Amino acid sequence: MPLSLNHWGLYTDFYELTMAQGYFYCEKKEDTTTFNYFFRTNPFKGGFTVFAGLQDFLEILSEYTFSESDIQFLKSQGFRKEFLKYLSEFRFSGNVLSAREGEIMFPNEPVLQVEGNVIECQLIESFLLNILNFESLIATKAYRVKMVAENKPFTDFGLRRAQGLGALHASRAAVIGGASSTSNVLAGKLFNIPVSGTQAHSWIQSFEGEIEAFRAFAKIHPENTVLLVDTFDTIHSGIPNAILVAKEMEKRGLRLKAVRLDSGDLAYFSKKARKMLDEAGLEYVKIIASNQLNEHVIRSLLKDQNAPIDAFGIGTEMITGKNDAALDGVYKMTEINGKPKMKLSENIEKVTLPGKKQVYRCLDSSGMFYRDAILLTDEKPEEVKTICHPIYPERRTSINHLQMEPLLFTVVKKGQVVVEQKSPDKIHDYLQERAALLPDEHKRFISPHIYKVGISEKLMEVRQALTQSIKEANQAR
Ligand SMILES: Nc1ncnc2c1ncn2[C@@H]1O[C@H](COP(=O)(O)OP(=O)(O)OP(=O)(O)O)[C@@H](O)[C@H]1O
Ligand SMILES: O=P(O)(O)OC[C@H]1O[C@H](OP(=O)(O)OP(=O)(O)O)[C@H](O)[C@@H]1O
Ligand SMILES: O=C(O)c1cccnc1
Repeated sequence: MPLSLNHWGLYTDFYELTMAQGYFYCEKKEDTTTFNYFFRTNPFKGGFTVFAGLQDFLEILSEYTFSESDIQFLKSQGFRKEFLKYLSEFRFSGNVLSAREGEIMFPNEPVLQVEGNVIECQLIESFLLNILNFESLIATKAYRVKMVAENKPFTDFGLRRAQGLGALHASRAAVIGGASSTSNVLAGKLFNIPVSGTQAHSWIQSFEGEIEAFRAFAKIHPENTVLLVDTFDTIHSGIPNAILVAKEMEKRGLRLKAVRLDSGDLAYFSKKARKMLDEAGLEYVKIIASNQLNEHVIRSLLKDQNAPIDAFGIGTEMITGKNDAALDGVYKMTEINGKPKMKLSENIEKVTLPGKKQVYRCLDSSGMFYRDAILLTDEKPEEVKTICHPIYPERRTSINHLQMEPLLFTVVKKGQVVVEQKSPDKIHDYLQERAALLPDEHKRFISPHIYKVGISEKLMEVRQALTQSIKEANQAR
């Protein structure tokens, strides 16, 4: 974990603690409850979201305890003695069901379900949202790049532009989404991801001339020489000097690996560079491009402009999830002491789904993702013939005879994590497998087709009955 904290108890919002203290003194601390994590909108106006961050969430959950100094801090904030004693012995002891990390998910379906006593379920809300919303946002962004990069590798260059220490989790999420490596060395060590890098303009500037800078780099890093060719004049100096150094390397039995373009029209310069390198017999030298890249520019470069670029370095736009500052994931109570609970809203789209639930992915006859169905946990999927639109119940769709796979699995049982850790590149492999089953119409960038997520009739009935009883119970008296 990035910060060397052994106790993560204070990594929460103050109101979680004031509510926890309230539950404690209202004799509610033994109440059992269920919460669901879900998001309402796919980021980047896209048609899907990549779920990421589970492993980091589980790691913090395991260390979600309060040190003596945490307790002292809370004492200074006015928390009471018996409650502080409770916190000093606190450890999450509930269950968590979750979609697999790297799964393709859609708005309004439970991605994760937490079951436990009301205090523990409440306290973990803030960091759960913090980790899952952020990593899912960045993994989704990175996967959008992956979809257009045509199997060309791309490296995360984002540390310098990321939102502070968030860079660490963002680099991990970028690799889950498809980045082949990161320039962020600490992220590489912490999360077991490949690190790589080239050189900055300062290296070139620090020498008398560009050729001396190139020669010196090639001498010190002969196995991994990438030369940044745009410091002075790409066509008249950078590429010719790189060719000279490549020829000198050949005489020593070595090979220049690549040149990097970091400014100007990347299609124009990559074509020119390719031609010059090829004419010099250096077909093997690759071209790397960087400079404010994103999925749209990369698609245009490769698809519309046939730019002969072999690899990309991507910083700002990927690591910050530009143009979306956050994924809008929320965490809502759905049951307490076996009774379904929900939140009403003026905005019908924000009315939540009560009860303990399971999400099933329904596959079409060719095994592609077709619909997702949200059922109450005690329903048998093979007995559910139709699902309805969560807001407009009259809109129904048949799921009869479709193959259905559950998406939520137990990842924490009675406080113990029961799933194995996986490296981010293995999680990416799973994402690739799943994304291959998502029809293309949901993957396009412009007006993607909306993937249908429906709820069972029984869940709809529970929700309608509950809506009625909440309205009656809360009428002004
Ligand atoms: N062929 C291209 N097609 C589409 N977008 C491109 C192409 N080439 C470069 N870009 C993008 O255009 C922008 C160019 O940025 P800008 O106008 O600041 O030029 P620059 O080369 O970075 O200038 P500077 O000399 O200050 O570094 C970048 O976001 C880059 O990714
Ligand atoms: O453009 P981004 O997608 O955010 O990628 C990161 C940028 O950071 C570096 O430039 P910077 O000017 O910071 O340093 P330099 O001197 O190495 O070019 C690098 O050359 C990229 O252009
Ligand atoms: O290795 C690189 O070329 C690099 C790393 C970080 C940012 N820009 C470039």
